Amino acid sequence: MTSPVVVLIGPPGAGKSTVGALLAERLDVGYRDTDADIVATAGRPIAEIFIDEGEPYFRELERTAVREALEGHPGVLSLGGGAILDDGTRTLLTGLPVVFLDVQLADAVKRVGLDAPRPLLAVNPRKQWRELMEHRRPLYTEVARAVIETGERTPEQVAEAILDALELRSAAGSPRAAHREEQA
Ligand SMILES: Nc1ncnc2c1ncn2[C@@H]1O[C@H](COP(=O)(O)OP(=O)(O)OP(=O)(O)O)[C@@H](O)[C@H]1O
Ligand SMILES: O=C(O)C1=C[C@@H](O)[C@@H](O)[C@H](O)C1
Ligand SMILES: [Mg+2]
Repeated sequence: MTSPVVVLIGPPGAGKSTVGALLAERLDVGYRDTDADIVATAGRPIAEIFIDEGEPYFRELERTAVREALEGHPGVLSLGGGAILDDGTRTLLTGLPVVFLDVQLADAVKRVGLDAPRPLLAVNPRKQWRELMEHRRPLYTEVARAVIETGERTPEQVAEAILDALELRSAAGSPRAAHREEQA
């Protein structure tokens, strides 16, 4: 049983998927996303689960998905934007290499437009995003081993900053070599 080499958290638009895929490539490991796991297991879109069963039920499914991914995925793992709201999920993250990708509202709007079908941002997305982040920022920070501000960085630069913050480089500067040494 090997837990992920990096766990990415952060709000929608922080770059979890983009940076996660880049990092996985740099480290020569797999990439996984618990939102995708939930959709695959439930066989329905997340928005539908939110509407039909409500957020508390979704957070339970998410806790299970996070537990399973932490137990069975040695690569890079991204969590859903609100996963850290659940006490049990936060407990599961204790001691792991969790990285909070931080982003300010203006950049999040530029990146995702905030017009995608996001259940928690359905009405007045800018105001909701701001309020949501006021509530969540302390929780993201609480579980994070490293916080990376993404606003002024390209996805490649964010990936590099993560490798540095988690010391995933060998003396030769190769993240793959450092990761292999750690696994040995
Ligand atoms: N550092 C960055 N600079 C500029 N654009 C970025 C950066 N990171 C991601 N993006 C762009 O922002 C958009 C959203 O990124 P991405 O889907 O990776 O975010 P996410 O955190 O996975 O969001 P979600 O919670 O919706 O899954 C994409 O179009 C991506 O190319
Ligand atoms: O920020 C959130 O609460 C969410 C983010 C997405 O990743 C999904 O997990 C879902 O839409 C909820
Ligand atoms: Mg994503």
